[in-house]
Amino acid sequence: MLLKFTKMHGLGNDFVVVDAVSRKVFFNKSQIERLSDRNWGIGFDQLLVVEPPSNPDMDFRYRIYNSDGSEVEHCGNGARCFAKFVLDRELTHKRVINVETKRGAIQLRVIDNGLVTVDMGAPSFVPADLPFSAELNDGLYPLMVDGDDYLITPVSVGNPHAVLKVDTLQDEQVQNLGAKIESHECFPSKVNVGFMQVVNPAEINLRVFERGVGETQACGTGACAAVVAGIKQGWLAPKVTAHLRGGDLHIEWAGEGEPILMTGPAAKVFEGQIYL
Ligand SMILES: N[C@@H](CCC[C@H](N)C(=O)O)C(=O)O
Repeated sequence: MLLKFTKMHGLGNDFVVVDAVSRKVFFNKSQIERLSDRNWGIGFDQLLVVEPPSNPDMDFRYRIYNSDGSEVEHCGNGARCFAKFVLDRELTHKRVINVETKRGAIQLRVIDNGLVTVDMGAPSFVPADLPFSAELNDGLYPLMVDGDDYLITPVSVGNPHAVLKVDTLQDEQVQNLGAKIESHECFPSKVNVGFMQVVNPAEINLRVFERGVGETQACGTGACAAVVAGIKQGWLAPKVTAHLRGGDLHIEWAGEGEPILMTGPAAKVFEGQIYL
């Protein structure tokens, strides 16, 4: 089958986006792994599949697959690219789009300057929601890796994140410690790992080792998780700019029970077709 796709990115976190509204398309794990390969396939961090909604109150459903073929609940940068995709292809003319995801319903608002604001829903700090094997407490959790204890904040923003506050951001730590925490036995569904350097209460530098992918140029849900973790710990203000390797995201959170709002860009790179 000849598959038509659009290559997109949100701050360098890159996607292949497929229209499964106009024509049904299904992928298996090995097809996704092959397509995501940067030498043997197209290359992407996540595959986004745009489908008709199953609920009449929603405009679309979209499914998200990591490059290792695993299906995930949520993707912040992907949500913004999804909004640009459905508008560019005239699958909708709405500027406020309601979308079903594995995480539940999310709302996307396309603003005049081309940026997209995503209502990401409310975060949870309850370990069982990630899941993370630990007793609930109100603060930081110790996690032992290779005999050393690291303090993490576990956060679910629909998908699971472990946030570590660090003094400096180092390649070796992001890649090696990131990979060990991603597959740590205390996270039975694995976890995305954020390394956050607080610059001041309104700014962070962030690198994310993503579950099922490795380090990416940017992670939208990772930025949301880091900011809400920082607000909960009292390090950050309610509006924060997250500086990622690929650029900046603006995150707002008014506190417990409130939704996180994430604003940032979405870009199309090219269109193509490939045999599945
Ligand atoms: N890049 C994404 C997150 C994609 C999913 C993640 N790797 C997971 O496994 O949960 C983003 O921008 O949020």
